[in-house]
Amino acid sequence: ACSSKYVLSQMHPMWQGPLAVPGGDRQSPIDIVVRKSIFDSKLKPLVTKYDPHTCQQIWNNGYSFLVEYDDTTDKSTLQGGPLEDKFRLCQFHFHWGETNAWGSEHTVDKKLFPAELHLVHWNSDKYSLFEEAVMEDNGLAVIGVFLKVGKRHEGLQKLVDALPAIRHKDSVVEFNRFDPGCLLPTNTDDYWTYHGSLTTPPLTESVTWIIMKQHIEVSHDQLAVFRSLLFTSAEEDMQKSMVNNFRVQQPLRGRAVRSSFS
Ligand SMILES: COc1ccc(N2C[C@H](O)c3cc(S(N)(=O)=O)sc3S2(=O)=O)cc1
Ligand SMILES: [Zn+2]
Repeated sequence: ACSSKYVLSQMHPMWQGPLAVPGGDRQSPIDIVVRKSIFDSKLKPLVTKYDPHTCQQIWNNGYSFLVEYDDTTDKSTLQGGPLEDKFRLCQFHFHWGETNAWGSEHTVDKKLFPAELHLVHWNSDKYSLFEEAVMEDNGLAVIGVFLKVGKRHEGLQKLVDALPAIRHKDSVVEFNRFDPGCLLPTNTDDYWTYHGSLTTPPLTESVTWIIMKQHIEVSHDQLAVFRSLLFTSAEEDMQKSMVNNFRVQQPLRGRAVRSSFS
């Protein structure tokens, strides 16, 4: 699966800083300036095929909570959109704030959202393992979906109900039959796409970002449960609430942001 403890253990609040990767000219996240995005008529609709039975576990990695999928076969895949190849779903996770005023990593014309969902996929046409793909510039594809506070999201509730069992860092529980497709907006044809990086260490510049124009809605109470998670493990005496787990925005460095809609 795609979350080796080695990499995650490198993570700590210090990485929040403007940790620029030496020679990094395609870092993420960024602000999407709508009027500067370029409509590309060659961009196709996204094709997602997610099998809920490939869902394996949910765990707190001390940075976010990850829902991990069995990525040993092409059962849950993403293709189309800006992608030339087929990509395998390995995990999804979220970023959120301590209040509803902020929390997303990407912004649209500087507009902040209270949270952002990332569905992480790796290029299984070109590579045989996630660990290989994550080092290559066409290795990963991450779908970003903005969350807004509003009506309760029925599909999300099953996930919210599992969070108290993984309050502390490194806690894991079995989690089956969850269809991540229920977290996508109804319209997945309208998106922005650009070449960037992981927003957490190792910050590798291997991500084709696909940011949905349409957001999803979750309730205030559902988001409050995200904030009940802890960055710290059960052994540590200082318990720190898991909030504001987003990276500071990075320079565009002349990159084009394309849109699939005009
Ligand atoms: C080198 O080994 C590894 C490299 C990366 C990872 N990952 C965990 C990261 O937290 C992380 C952060 C992602 S984000 N916010 O969508 O840019 S995607 C992602 S990950 O699942 O690829 C695991 C092992
Ligand atoms: Zn993320």
